[in-house]
Amino acid sequence: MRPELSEYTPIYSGKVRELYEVDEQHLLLVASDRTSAYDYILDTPIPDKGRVLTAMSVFFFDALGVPNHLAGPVDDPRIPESVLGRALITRRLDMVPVECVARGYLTGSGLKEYRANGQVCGVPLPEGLVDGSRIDPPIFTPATKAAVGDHDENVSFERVVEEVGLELATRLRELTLAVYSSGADIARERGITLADTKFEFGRTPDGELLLADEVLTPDSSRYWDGALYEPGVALPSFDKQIVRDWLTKESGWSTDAGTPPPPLPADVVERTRARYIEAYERISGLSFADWPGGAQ
Ligand SMILES: CCOC(=O)Cn1cc(-c2ncnc(N)c2C#N)cn1
Repeated sequence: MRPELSEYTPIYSGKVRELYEVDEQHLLLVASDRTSAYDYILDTPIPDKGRVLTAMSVFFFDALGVPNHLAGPVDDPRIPESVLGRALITRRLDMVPVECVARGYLTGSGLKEYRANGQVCGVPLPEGLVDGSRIDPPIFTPATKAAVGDHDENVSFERVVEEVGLELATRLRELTLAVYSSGADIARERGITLADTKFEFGRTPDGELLLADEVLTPDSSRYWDGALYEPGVALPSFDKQIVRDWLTKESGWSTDAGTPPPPLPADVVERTRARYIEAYERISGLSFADWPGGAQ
């Protein structure tokens, strides 16, 4: 008999995920079906998004072979039925207060910084780069966690050293770049370009550094269709472009409306759900139909 979710104490609620205390040493990390666009949490959930992104995290945790915070399988008996398939039991860690970002392509806030001063987080880049240019080798572009609703602030490596010391900052950079490159190689072989990603790390009571949070999901990374990639072309998001295009080109809403986006039509929801499943099945080579939970 599985416990009820109400038996666990909520300790953190993010835009699309929650964290609960299971016991002194363990947490329950729950991924919802909520999705965001243009910094709004949309009213319309995407069915199975939480389960697909959990499946992606588990695939990458297994494939990368890096010490991590997972403390049980996706069907661990401590996981309530109501969140089965979209929740994981993790070790409770002392989280490192740094958003560890790796970028293999120049876009988003990195592109904005580059256009202003030719570098990203203090890392100088060659002249003449454009939106979508490859950054090879990838760079470590850390950020400090923003308050809920704000954007993270890009910071330099030196700032991370001030925050956590040189040894840990160096280890974070090494691990972030190595894990991103491994994950990006796996995805690239299967036609998905992981342009960038954000990792979080935490330490165990005896000081071991573990990969935590979610890894290499479309919520923590930019997913592009590898077949469409060409530098200088605004690259559509593999998973979010359907929603973005409907909102800005068909719904009558606009990003400067100052009002929340309207509910999504069923076909936009279903096509977005299918994109998440397609990304998972292409990268993992597994069938999402075999993943636990979902409509019983
Ligand atoms: C709702 C998702 O959580 C976050 O976004 C950031 N966050 C992570 C923790 C955390 N804290 C202790 N141990 C862990 N294993 C974790 C993890 N993962 C807290 N906030």
